[in-house]
Amino acid sequence: MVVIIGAGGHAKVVLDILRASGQEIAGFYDDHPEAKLEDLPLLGKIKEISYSEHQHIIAIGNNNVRETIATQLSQLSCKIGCAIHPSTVIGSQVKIGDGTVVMANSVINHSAEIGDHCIINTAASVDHDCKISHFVHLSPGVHLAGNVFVGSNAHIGIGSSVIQSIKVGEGAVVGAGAVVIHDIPDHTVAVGCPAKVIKSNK
Ligand SMILES: CC(=O)SCCNC(=O)CCNC(=O)[C@H](O)C(C)(C)COP(=O)(O)OP(=O)(O)OC[C@H]1O[C@@H](n2cnc3c(N)ncnc32)[C@H](O)[C@@H]1OP(=O)(O)O
Repeated sequence: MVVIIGAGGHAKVVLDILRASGQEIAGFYDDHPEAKLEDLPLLGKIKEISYSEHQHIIAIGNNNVRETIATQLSQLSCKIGCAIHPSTVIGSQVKIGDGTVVMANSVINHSAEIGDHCIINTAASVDHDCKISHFVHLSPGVHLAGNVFVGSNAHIGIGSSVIQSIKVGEGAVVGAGAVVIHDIPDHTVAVGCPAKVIKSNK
Protein backbone atom coordinates (compact mmCIF):
# COMPACT_ATOMS: atom_id res chain seq x y z
CA MET A 1 0.00 0.00 0.00
CA VAL A 2 1.05 3.58 -0.64
CA VAL A 3 0.74 6.67 1.55
CA ILE A 4 0.47 10.04 -0.20
CA ILE A 5 1.96 13.13 1.43
CA GLY A 6 0.10 16.27 0.39
CA ALA A 7 -3.45 16.86 -0.81
CA GLY A 8 -3.19 19.68 -3.37
CA GLY A 9 -3.63 19.59 -7.14
CA HIS A 10 -0.37 17.70 -7.66
CA ALA A 11 -1.47 15.05 -5.14
CA LYS A 12 -4.72 14.54 -7.08
CA VAL A 13 -2.76 13.72 -10.22
CA VAL A 14 -0.43 11.42 -8.28
CA LEU A 15 -3.52 9.65 -6.90
CA ASP A 16 -4.74 9.00 -10.45
CA ILE A 17 -1.32 7.64 -11.46
CA LEU A 18 -1.22 5.27 -8.49
CA ARG A 19 -4.67 3.98 -9.35
CA ALA A 20 -3.83 3.65 -13.05
CA SER A 21 -0.78 1.58 -12.12
CA GLY A 22 -2.81 -0.66 -9.83
CA GLN A 23 -1.40 0.49 -6.50
CA GLU A 24 -3.56 0.57 -3.39
CA ILE A 25 -3.61 3.74 -1.31
CA ALA A 26 -3.75 3.64 2.49
CA GLY A 27 -4.46 7.35 2.98
CA PHE A 28 -2.72 10.72 3.00
CA TYR A 29 -0.95 13.13 5.33
CA ASP A 30 -1.50 16.88 5.17
CA ASP A 31 -1.02 19.78 7.57
CA HIS A 32 -4.52 21.18 7.04
CA PRO A 33 -7.06 19.45 9.31
CA GLU A 34 -9.79 20.03 6.68
CA ALA A 35 -7.73 18.65 3.77
CA LYS A 36 -9.54 16.25 1.43
CA LEU A 37 -8.20 13.82 -1.12
CA GLU A 38 -11.34 12.22 -2.48
CA ASP A 39 -12.53 9.68 0.08
CA LEU A 40 -9.11 8.67 1.39
CA PRO A 41 -8.50 8.83 5.14
CA LEU A 42 -6.43 11.77 6.47
CA LEU A 43 -3.73 10.04 8.53
CA GLY A 44 -2.41 13.13 10.28
CA LYS A 45 -0.09 16.10 9.90
CA ILE A 46 3.18 15.71 8.04
CA LYS A 47 5.18 16.03 11.29
CA GLU A 48 3.16 13.07 12.64
CA ILE A 49 4.33 10.59 9.99
CA SER A 50 5.73 7.48 11.63
CA TYR A 51 7.34 4.33 10.25
CA SER A 52 4.94 1.87 8.65
CA GLU A 53 5.22 -0.92 6.12
CA HIS A 54 3.70 1.38 3.48
CA GLN A 55 5.53 3.05 0.61
CA HIS A 56 5.52 6.85 0.81
CA ILE A 57 5.20 9.33 -2.03
CA ILE A 58 5.70 13.05 -1.44
CA ALA A 59 3.06 14.62 -3.70
CA ILE A 60 3.98 18.28 -3.20
CA GLY A 61 5.08 20.42 -6.14
CA ASN A 62 7.55 22.68 -4.31
CA ASN A 63 11.03 21.17 -4.73
CA ASN A 64 12.45 22.48 -1.47
CA VAL A 65 9.45 21.31 0.56
CA ARG A 66 9.81 17.86 -1.01
CA GLU A 67 13.46 17.80 0.00
CA THR A 68 12.67 18.72 3.63
CA ILE A 69 10.04 15.98 3.90
CA ALA A 70 12.36 13.47 2.19
CA THR A 71 14.93 14.12 4.94
CA GLN A 72 12.23 13.52 7.57
CA LEU A 73 11.20 10.23 5.88
CA SER A 74 14.81 9.12 5.62
CA GLN A 75 15.36 9.73 9.36
CA LEU A 76 12.30 7.53 10.04
CA SER A 77 13.63 4.84 7.62
CA CYS A 78 10.30 5.04 5.76
CA LYS A 79 10.02 3.16 2.49
CA ILE A 80 9.76 5.37 -0.58
CA GLY A 81 7.57 4.51 -3.57
CA CYS A 82 7.39 5.74 -7.15
CA ALA A 83 4.38 6.71 -9.25
CA ILE A 84 4.93 6.08 -12.95
CA HIS A 85 1.94 6.42 -15.25
CA PRO A 86 1.48 3.30 -17.41
CA SER A 87 1.48 5.44 -20.57
CA THR A 88 5.09 6.51 -19.92
CA VAL A 89 7.57 5.35 -22.54
CA ILE A 90 10.81 4.33 -20.83
CA GLY A 91 13.87 3.44 -22.93
CA SER A 92 16.67 1.01 -22.21
CA GLN A 93 19.14 1.58 -19.38
CA VAL A 94 17.05 4.36 -17.89
CA LYS A 95 17.37 4.92 -14.14
CA ILE A 96 14.55 6.48 -12.13
CA GLY A 97 15.19 7.36 -8.49
CA ASP A 98 13.06 6.66 -5.42
CA GLY A 99 10.04 8.87 -4.87
CA THR A 100 9.97 10.15 -8.43
CA VAL A 101 6.62 10.78 -10.09
CA VAL A 102 6.27 10.42 -13.87
CA MET A 103 3.02 11.68 -15.34
CA ALA A 104 0.98 10.55 -18.33
CA ASN A 105 2.48 10.56 -21.82
CA SER A 106 6.03 11.31 -20.73
CA VAL A 107 8.95 9.82 -22.65
CA ILE A 108 12.32 9.01 -21.07
CA ASN A 109 14.87 7.85 -23.60
CA HIS A 110 17.89 5.53 -23.57
CA SER A 111 20.43 5.97 -20.74
CA ALA A 112 18.68 8.93 -19.11
CA GLU A 113 19.05 9.12 -15.33
CA ILE A 114 16.44 10.74 -13.11
CA GLY A 115 17.19 11.39 -9.45
CA ASP A 116 15.09 10.91 -6.32
CA HIS A 117 11.82 12.75 -5.62
CA CYS A 118 11.65 14.38 -9.05
CA ILE A 119 8.50 15.31 -10.95
CA ILE A 120 8.42 14.52 -14.65
CA ASN A 121 5.14 16.22 -15.39
CA THR A 122 2.54 15.49 -18.06
CA ALA A 123 3.92 14.83 -21.56
CA ALA A 124 7.47 15.90 -20.74
CA SER A 125 10.33 14.29 -22.65
CA VAL A 126 13.82 13.55 -21.39
CA ASP A 127 16.11 12.47 -24.16
CA HIS A 128 19.07 10.10 -24.27
CA ASP A 129 21.86 10.49 -21.69
CA CYS A 130 20.21 13.33 -19.77
CA LYS A 131 21.09 13.50 -16.08
CA ILE A 132 18.40 14.93 -13.83
CA SER A 133 19.49 15.46 -10.22
CA HIS A 134 17.30 15.00 -7.11
CA PHE A 135 14.20 17.15 -6.37
CA VAL A 136 13.90 18.52 -9.91
CA HIS A 137 10.55 19.46 -11.46
CA LEU A 138 10.13 19.27 -15.24
CA SER A 139 6.73 20.91 -15.86
CA PRO A 140 4.16 19.69 -18.37
CA GLY A 141 5.40 19.66 -21.96
CA VAL A 142 9.07 20.30 -21.19
CA HIS A 143 11.43 18.86 -23.78
CA LEU A 144 15.05 18.15 -22.96
CA ALA A 145 17.30 17.23 -25.90
CA GLY A 146 20.10 14.68 -25.44
CA ASN A 147 22.78 14.97 -22.78
CA VAL A 148 21.18 17.78 -20.79
CA PHE A 149 22.19 18.07 -17.12
CA VAL A 150 19.69 19.51 -14.64
CA GLY A 151 20.99 20.39 -11.15
CA SER A 152 19.15 19.52 -7.96
CA ASN A 153 15.98 21.45 -7.06
CA ALA A 154 15.78 23.13 -10.47
CA HIS A 155 12.34 23.86 -11.92
CA ILE A 156 11.85 24.00 -15.67
CA GLY A 157 8.62 25.81 -16.57
CA ILE A 158 5.73 24.55 -18.62
CA GLY A 159 6.39 24.13 -22.35
CA SER A 160 10.11 24.94 -22.22
CA SER A 161 12.71 23.38 -24.48
CA VAL A 162 16.39 22.82 -23.74
CA ILE A 163 18.86 22.05 -26.53
CA GLN A 164 21.43 19.27 -26.31
CA SER A 165 24.29 19.21 -23.81
CA ILE A 166 23.10 22.23 -21.81
CA LYS A 167 23.60 22.49 -18.05
CA VAL A 168 20.72 23.92 -16.04
CA GLY A 169 22.13 24.82 -12.63
CA GLU A 170 21.11 23.75 -9.16
CA GLY A 171 18.08 25.63 -7.87
CA ALA A 172 17.60 27.38 -11.21
CA VAL A 173 14.14 28.29 -12.52
CA VAL A 174 13.41 28.36 -16.25
CA GLY A 175 10.26 30.33 -17.09
CA ALA A 176 7.28 28.96 -18.96
CA GLY A 177 7.84 28.66 -22.70
CA ALA A 178 11.58 29.37 -22.60
CA VAL A 179 14.05 28.08 -25.16
CA VAL A 180 17.34 27.33 -23.41
CA ILE A 181 20.40 27.47 -25.68
CA HIS A 182 23.06 28.50 -23.12
CA ASP A 183 23.89 27.04 -19.70
CA ILE A 184 21.79 28.48 -16.87
CA PRO A 185 23.82 29.30 -13.72
CA ASP A 186 22.91 27.89 -10.30
CA HIS A 187 20.14 29.69 -8.37
CA THR A 188 19.04 32.01 -11.17
CA VAL A 189 15.73 32.64 -12.94
CA ALA A 190 15.90 32.65 -16.75
CA VAL A 191 13.05 33.40 -19.18
CA GLY A 192 12.41 33.91 -22.86
CA CYS A 193 13.58 32.77 -26.24
CA PRO A 194 16.52 32.47 -26.08
CA ALA A 195 16.39 32.16 -22.29
CA LYS A 196 18.26 34.90 -20.42
CA VAL A 197 18.84 35.28 -16.70
CA ILE A 198 16.59 37.98 -15.21
CA LYS A 199 17.32 37.59 -11.51
CA SER A 200 18.74 35.49 -8.71
CA ASN A 201 16.69 32.71 -7.11
CA LYS A 202 18.42 32.65 -3.71
C1 LIG B 1 0.58 21.13 -13.52
C2 LIG B 1 1.22 22.47 -13.13
O1 LIG B 1 0.57 23.45 -12.88
S1 LIG B 1 2.94 22.46 -13.04
C3 LIG B 1 3.41 24.17 -12.81
C4 LIG B 1 3.79 24.83 -14.12
N1 LIG B 1 4.14 26.23 -13.84
C5 LIG B 1 5.14 26.85 -14.45
O2 LIG B 1 5.78 26.29 -15.30
C6 LIG B 1 5.40 28.25 -13.96
C7 LIG B 1 6.71 28.83 -14.49
N2 LIG B 1 6.89 30.13 -13.91
C8 LIG B 1 7.12 31.25 -14.64
O3 LIG B 1 7.22 31.23 -15.87
C9 LIG B 1 7.24 32.53 -13.82
O4 LIG B 1 6.69 33.59 -14.56
C10 LIG B 1 8.72 32.82 -13.41
C11 LIG B 1 9.11 31.82 -12.29
C12 LIG B 1 9.69 32.70 -14.54
C13 LIG B 1 8.87 34.25 -12.87
O5 LIG B 1 7.97 34.46 -11.84
P1 LIG B 1 8.23 35.70 -10.84
O6 LIG B 1 9.51 35.45 -10.08
O7 LIG B 1 6.98 35.86 -10.04
O8 LIG B 1 8.55 36.92 -11.78
P2 LIG B 1 7.58 38.06 -12.36
O9 LIG B 1 6.22 37.52 -12.68
O10 LIG B 1 7.69 39.21 -11.43
O11 LIG B 1 8.27 38.43 -13.76
C14 LIG B 1 9.51 39.10 -13.81
C15 LIG B 1 9.68 39.56 -15.26
O12 LIG B 1 9.86 38.42 -16.09
C16 LIG B 1 8.82 38.37 -17.10
N3 LIG B 1 8.44 36.95 -17.21
C17 LIG B 1 7.95 36.16 -16.23
N4 LIG B 1 7.75 34.92 -16.69
C18 LIG B 1 8.11 34.92 -17.99
C19 LIG B 1 8.12 33.92 -18.98
N5 LIG B 1 7.74 32.68 -18.72
N6 LIG B 1 8.56 34.25 -20.22
C20 LIG B 1 8.96 35.53 -20.49
N7 LIG B 1 8.97 36.52 -19.57
C21 LIG B 1 8.55 36.22 -18.34
C22 LIG B 1 7.70 39.22 -16.56
O13 LIG B 1 6.91 39.72 -17.62
C23 LIG B 1 8.48 40.29 -15.84
O14 LIG B 1 8.98 41.20 -16.79
P3 LIG B 1 9.05 42.79 -16.47
O15 LIG B 1 9.96 42.91 -15.27
O16 LIG B 1 9.61 43.35 -17.72
O17 LIG B 1 7.65 43.19 -16.14
